[in-house]
Amino acid sequence: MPEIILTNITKRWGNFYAVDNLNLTIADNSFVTLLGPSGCGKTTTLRMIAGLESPTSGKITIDGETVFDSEAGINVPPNKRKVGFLFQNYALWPNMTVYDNIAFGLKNIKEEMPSVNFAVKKLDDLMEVLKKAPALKTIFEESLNKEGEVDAKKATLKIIDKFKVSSYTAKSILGFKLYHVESFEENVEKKLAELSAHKDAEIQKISQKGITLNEKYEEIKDGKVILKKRRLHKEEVDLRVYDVAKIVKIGMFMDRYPNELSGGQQQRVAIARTLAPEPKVLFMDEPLSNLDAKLRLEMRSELQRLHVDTNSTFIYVTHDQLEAMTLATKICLLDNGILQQYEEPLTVYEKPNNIFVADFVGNPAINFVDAVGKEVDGKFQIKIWDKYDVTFTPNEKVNYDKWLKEAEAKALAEKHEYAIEKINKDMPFNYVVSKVESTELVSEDATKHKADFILGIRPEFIEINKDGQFEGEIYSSMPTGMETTVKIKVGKYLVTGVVFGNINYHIDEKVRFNINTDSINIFSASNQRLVTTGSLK
Ligand SMILES: Nc1ncnc2c1ncn2[C@@H]1O[C@H](COP(=O)(O)OP(=O)(O)OP(=O)(O)O)[C@@H](O)[C@H]1O
Repeated sequence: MPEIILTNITKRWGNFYAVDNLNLTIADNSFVTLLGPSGCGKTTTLRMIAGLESPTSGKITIDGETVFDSEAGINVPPNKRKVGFLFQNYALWPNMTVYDNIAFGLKNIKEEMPSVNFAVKKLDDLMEVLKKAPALKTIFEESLNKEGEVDAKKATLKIIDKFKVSSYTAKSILGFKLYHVESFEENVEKKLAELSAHKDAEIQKISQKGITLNEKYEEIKDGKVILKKRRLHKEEVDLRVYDVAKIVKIGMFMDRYPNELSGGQQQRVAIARTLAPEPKVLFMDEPLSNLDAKLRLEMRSELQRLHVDTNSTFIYVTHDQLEAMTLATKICLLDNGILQQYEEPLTVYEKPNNIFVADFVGNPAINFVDAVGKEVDGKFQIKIWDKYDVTFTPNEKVNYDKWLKEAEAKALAEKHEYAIEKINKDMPFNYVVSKVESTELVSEDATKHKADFILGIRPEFIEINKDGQFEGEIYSSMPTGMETTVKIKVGKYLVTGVVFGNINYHIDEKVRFNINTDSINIFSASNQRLVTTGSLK
């Protein structure tokens, strides 16, 4: 199964760099989300891997095969990259039933495959079902309608499901009209004998041509499986259609047209259609954005299950950080065409590379607190909120001067010459320190900050406690049922906390609080990068 490697991928339109020197290895079987604000280059990245967009420079390999190389002049078209797509506008064909929508792509596949004897396979499938007569009888009994007759549609689905046969085989079984209860077993025996004779005749026919069959019904001549360039047989298409329909639970809707389905059901059909040709890599560009919140949540968990069930590699574009956090095995966070962090969701959350990442993931957003001071013997002696002198103790001892020099050297090494002068210059991310007087939280130019450091404190670490170290007043309190989001005013600053449970604080109520964690981030104000994590006392 495929690993995808992007090496120095750049996409530029004129002197605008949509994706800037991206290096990324997407492991086989992973679920990678491309995350970032609007216009950061997520879709462009996805389209380049899929082959829908050509990079300006760089190299892409999928499963060891180079599919794009600007220097070697290689550019494999999308239909040869064995990838599937699921886009935001998943337009189903309105004039086709659900079944035909899913089957459509499969019917178009034409490649060299083993020649399979479907006549014998079908006879064997039929006999396999009939040999399990009691189970079949139960299905008939369960499918009786009010008039006491077998509901053909219901029974067909149950037969497909129970015996893993195609709808053609299931319909043939129904066509045998075996279900007169008093003579059921007798009918089955008679039919079995008939089918067995039929099979013998078929085998006889092919053996005259020197052909035998293996256990997959592939035709063998002179000791070799016969290979033919052919389309998929309707039996193969059918089995696959029902297989994927089962995964997304739409087996009951096969005969309906898209306009007879709800939005969520349509979306599931679109997913089934994408999955049907068994793509090694599945690309999804905001596929859930058309759904309501509840369905979105439901489909998210379906997608997660699909990922495990199908063993494919999923690459998923979203600007919804929660979606990215919950689904991904790894998040690729981009800003302004530049990779900010590529790590597991929890690492991105707990150890954000820089303040942009810290701000982008997490809801409510992380609190940024300006801190003035210096590092003394591995600890940071700082003043926060203009009044508290505190000590930030890193989890691992840090020499800040050394760290700064190394960070500078690294930045210098990463800096590269541009082929064409770049218009989208890398602006420092403007972080917001929440303050009371600004009704609108305006961002301040980071370069003007007097702070030496910026602390990043997640709202869940604010612990309201009468013996707390810090003092403030409740600015706002918003209970949501499961948790309460509070804003606490500390001097002119605002701190957001999330408290578990349904607690309603009074506005202007005086409270004390602690920051009880060793997961506080300390960023350097000069380069906005994460120095380390630690605790505050
Ligand atoms: N054909 C084009 N010509 C010029 N610029 C383009 C072209 N296509 C995309 N861009 C620009 O490249 C940047 C990246 O676009 P892209 O679609 O990858 O962003 P995105 O991260 O997917 O955004 P969104 O979340 O809004 O869909 C954007 O600034 C966009 O305007």
